[in-house]
Formats: sequence, C-alpha cells, structure tokens
Amino acid sequence: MVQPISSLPVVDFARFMGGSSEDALETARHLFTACRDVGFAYLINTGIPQEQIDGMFDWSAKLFALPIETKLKAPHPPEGWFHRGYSGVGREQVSQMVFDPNELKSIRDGKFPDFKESFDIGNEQFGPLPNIWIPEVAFPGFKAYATNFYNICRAFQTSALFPALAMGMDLPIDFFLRYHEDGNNQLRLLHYPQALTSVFESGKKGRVGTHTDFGTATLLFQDDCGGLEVEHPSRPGEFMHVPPIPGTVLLNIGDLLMRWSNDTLKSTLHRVRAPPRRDGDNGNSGITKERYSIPYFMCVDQDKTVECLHGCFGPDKPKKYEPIKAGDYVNMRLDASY
Ligand SMILES: O=C(O)CCC(=O)C(=O)O
Ligand SMILES: [Fe+2]
Repeated sequence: MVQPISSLPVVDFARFMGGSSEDALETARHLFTACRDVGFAYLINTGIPQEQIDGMFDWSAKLFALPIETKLKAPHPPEGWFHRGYSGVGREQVSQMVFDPNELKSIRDGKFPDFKESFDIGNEQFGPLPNIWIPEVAFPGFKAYATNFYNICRAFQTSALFPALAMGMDLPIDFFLRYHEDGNNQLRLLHYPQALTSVFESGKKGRVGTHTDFGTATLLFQDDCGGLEVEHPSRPGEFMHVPPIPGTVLLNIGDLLMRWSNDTLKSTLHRVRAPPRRDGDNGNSGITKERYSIPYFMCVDQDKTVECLHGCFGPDKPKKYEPIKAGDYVNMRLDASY
C-alpha cells in the first residue's frame, strides 16, 4: 500500500551554518531526531547552488542521450565493487541483504532487472579506484563539470552535514570527518527510461527495487518526475510517496551508519516506481515519463574500523554488533548487487 504524500522532516541548514550557536545546536538535534525516527529528511538551504544541480541534470540528460557506442567507451567493470563508468539498462539488480550466490542467481533469473541506466563517478583524487571517463573528445566538458559537482557535494558533507550530525549526537564535531578522509564517495547519475505504467503495476519491471543504501548516508537529487517511495516510519510494509520539492535535497541514512550507531539511526527501505497519478490524470496515457536522479553516496574509508558510537549503548542498550572494517562490509554488499 502506498500513501498519497510523505511527511518527511525538513532540516534547515541556514540555521546551522549562519545562525547563532543555539540555532546550530537546535538544527543539529533536529537532524539527529530525523535520522533516528525516519532515516530520511528533506534538507533546505544546504548552500549547494541550484544552478549547479540543474547543470548536473542537464549534463546527465546529454550523457544518456549519447549513442550507446559512445557510452560504452566508459564501461562499468564487471566487478560489482568497482563502481565507476556506464552501466546499461538491465545491468544491475539491487537486492536486499542476499549474499548467497545461488540465491542471487535465482533472483536474477526469475525477475526483471531494474529498468535504468547509470554512470558512476568517484573522487578524482582517490587513487585506488580511478574514474572511468568517456574520452574528452567524444564528450567534451563532462569530466570537468561532474568532478566539480562531486566536490560541491563533498564540501557540503564535510563543512556542514557531518559536523551537524556529530553535534546532534554529542560527538566531537570532527568525529565523522576522521572516518571519511579519503573521500571515497560515489556520485551516480541515473536515468530511468519511459515505460508502460502497467509494467510497474504488474511488478514485472521496477525502477529500483526495495532496498536500503549500504554506506554512511546518501544525498539524493531528483528531477520533477516523482516515483520515489519510502517505508513509513511506524507502519512497516507501507510506503509513502516522497515527491520532489524544488530547492530541497534528500538525505537518507545507510546501513553502515545504522550498524555503527547500534541501530539508533535508521537506514530506511525505499524504492522507485511509477509516480503517483496527478489530479485529472485518469491514467489513460499509460506511459510513465522518464526520470533522472542523482544520488551521492558517502562511504567510510575502506581501512577504518567502525565500532559502536559513544552514546549509542549503555546498560539498557547492549552493543549488538562486532566492530567491522568498512571496506569489508561495503564490498560484501556491492558484490551482491551485480
Ligand atoms: O532514483 C532514486 O530516486 C533513488 C535511487 C536509489 O535509491 C539508489 O540508487 O540507491
Ligand atoms: Fe537508495
């Protein structure tokens, strides 16, 4: 069942970055409660310039409109953990917590893959996982724009988002920064081609199947199509439409941070399907328009070990998880989705 509208919290970063110290603390606490109670929030006044977001969507549209031969000049490697370059429609099937190879194979054989194409970009400065670009002559200007946009997202992460989260949890302000020094994050351009609405209803085709994200947290930019659905915080199995709201960026918590926080912060199930019908739309057109979205996945440095955060355990809340090296955890999840 899907509810008509979302009631996600809205966190205003103007009050964190430009307000008094009381404003900053109040915003930080609000961010923390949103991450604890819902695991998803709309962020406003992030300082990420709207023109840059619009520009990245324009580049994304140009990229996916290129001939397939050009897109395949930057092919995503076969290894699931090597998240760089172009993946064509049907390449990836997001699965939820399934690691057994036989079980994965049966999911892949039995179900239609996600109906989308994507292009993954990492930190240009992160040596171990180099970017895979379409040659400059074939797509001039893209690399420079995307690299700059990546850096803009990272600047918000390090100068505002992570300090606010740390403050909201009574951790040292630079706490999360110390675990994200490599900047081994991933910017993903996504394109969901138009599709018959009936295929969503019959469940034959998904845009992105129900899943949680693996890492620390994700920023998500969406175009005006709609279709994102998030599990209701207190009614498991019920999903809410999370419509795009101009001027906002979505934030959601990932599995590693949920584990790190002893399940205090919530990594919430979400998926992408056909957008809700608009008033006056009787559904006769039968076609769901194409959609573009841009998630930016933030990940802990591969070699750092995370163990239960201070403040997230105590006599009535024992530690549930062993410490784990971030690289081991995330690679296990990525290998399961290709
Ligand atoms: O396209 C979207 O809005 C969501 C994508 C998503 O959840 C993901 O890539 O993890
Ligand atoms: Fe996701």
